[in-house]
Amino acid sequence: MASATAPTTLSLLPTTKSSSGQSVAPSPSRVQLSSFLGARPLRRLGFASADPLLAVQVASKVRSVSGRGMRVVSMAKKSVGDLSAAELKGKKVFVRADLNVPLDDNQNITDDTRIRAAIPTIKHLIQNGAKVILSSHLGRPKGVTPKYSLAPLVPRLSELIGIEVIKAEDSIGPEVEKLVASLPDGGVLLLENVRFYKEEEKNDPEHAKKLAALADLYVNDAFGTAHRAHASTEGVTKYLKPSVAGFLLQKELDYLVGAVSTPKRPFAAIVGGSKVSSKIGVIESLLEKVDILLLGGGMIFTFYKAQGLSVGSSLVEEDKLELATTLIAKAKAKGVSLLLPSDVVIADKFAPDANSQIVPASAIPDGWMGLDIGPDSIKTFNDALDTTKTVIWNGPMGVFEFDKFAVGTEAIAKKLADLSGKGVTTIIGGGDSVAAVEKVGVADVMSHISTGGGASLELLEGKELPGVLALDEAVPVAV
Ligand SMILES: Nc1ncnc2c1ncn2[C@@H]1O[C@H](COP(=O)(O)OP(=O)(O)OP(=O)(O)O)[C@@H](O)[C@H]1O
Ligand SMILES: O=C(O)[C@H](O)COP(=O)(O)O
Repeated sequence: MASATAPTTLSLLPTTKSSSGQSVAPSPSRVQLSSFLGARPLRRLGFASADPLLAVQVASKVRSVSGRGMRVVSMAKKSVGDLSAAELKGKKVFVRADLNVPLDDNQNITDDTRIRAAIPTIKHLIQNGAKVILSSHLGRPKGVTPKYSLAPLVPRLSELIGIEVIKAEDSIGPEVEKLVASLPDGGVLLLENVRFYKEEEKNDPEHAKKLAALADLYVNDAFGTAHRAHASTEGVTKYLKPSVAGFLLQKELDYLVGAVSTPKRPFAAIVGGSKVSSKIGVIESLLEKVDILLLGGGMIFTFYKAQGLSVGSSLVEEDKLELATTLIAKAKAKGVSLLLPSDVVIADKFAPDANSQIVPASAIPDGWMGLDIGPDSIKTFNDALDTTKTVIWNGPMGVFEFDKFAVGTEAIAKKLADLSGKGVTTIIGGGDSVAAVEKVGVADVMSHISTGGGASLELLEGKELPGVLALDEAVPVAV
């Protein structure tokens, strides 16, 4: 790649500085702190604080908040860890997991992350003598479709759990009932793809009743599907009590809600991906919480154009120019330091073998498109990230599927790995950024890698997830 003229710094909005020189933002108000969805005690995550209000359970529904110094009643979701051994021993437990893993043409699992993530809950249940009725969807089948059968998952599941998992050919009906009846304590029965019934996605109550009839209690560990109100994620909770959260679901909420709503500061968000339109909700929500916002990916060209720059043939959403201007103004008003890349890697076509060069963001020639952030931007972003204590990342910095344009995304992944090693909380918010982190081989060192794409986006947008809302509330904790 040929480097062009020296990059200029573009649109770096002022940062509020503390006396130590670090960027800071006003602490969120107590009511704000209490207004997010959530689950577990922050103490467990190292969020212990001298301020008891920061150490409360992040509430799924805070019912009573009226001001400084008062008692806050927290209503976290009940967890599988809250159930006693006696409540589990010999019980039939319907576990909804998200085992929607990618399979190749030969039905081999190409990424088993979601299976591995489901194991702690399953093991906990079998170690406590429960009978596990495990269910999931795979893909988006229209009716019974053999290529979406869960059968290819059985060997890996058995290997990871350490016992032979039995596989049912259906998710309801007499054959399943027979298998459930013969399931020993500590056994695992995997139901067939719940989406083979159209009633699943319709959240049909009669269908939910049939699923519920298989078991004594319900555990939802399917974070990746918690944004769907389906029979096995939401409907079933009306007929099975208790209905509690699994360990994975809890951990996702701990990080994507807990760590994001009461972060160690300075707190930065990195948002990339293709379009600003798909990230508006996330950006607006994060602007309420972060000190620093770094933007990359295809969406930056809409921001550039809104600022009067020429963007060549880069991806631009013409109908979002005004929105981009508004978001920049919002960041400024809130004292959030918004950083747009100062230089970009441009290509003469959208292809892995395109000719490329590095240019300042203000100098993209006609006929060329920006496909990655440039070296100067990487340095600026890295310097900003060096000041942080919590970072959340959603969306790649460029077209990382093409090696030539993966440099910016990989540099961010490496930077976050480095920061993680220094005690910074690093959260990867699902989707393509997770793929990028895995490609670089640094997934294991991050504080949290979300198993949910759509679900993590919705949480970050501040939305409530039906699969979480439907669960039993924990015993209120007064602090
Ligand atoms: N400059 C760019 N021009 C065009 N496309 C880009 C650019 N930068 C990144 N992309 C594309 O954006 C896509 C990812 O965007 P998306 O918004 O889907 O991210 P994500 O939120 O991480 O993923 P998911 O939607 O799976 O959760 C990638 O396929 C990448 O190639
Ligand atoms: O892969 C996912 O994001 C989840 O498994 C949810 O799948 P869905 O988008 O088909 O509901």
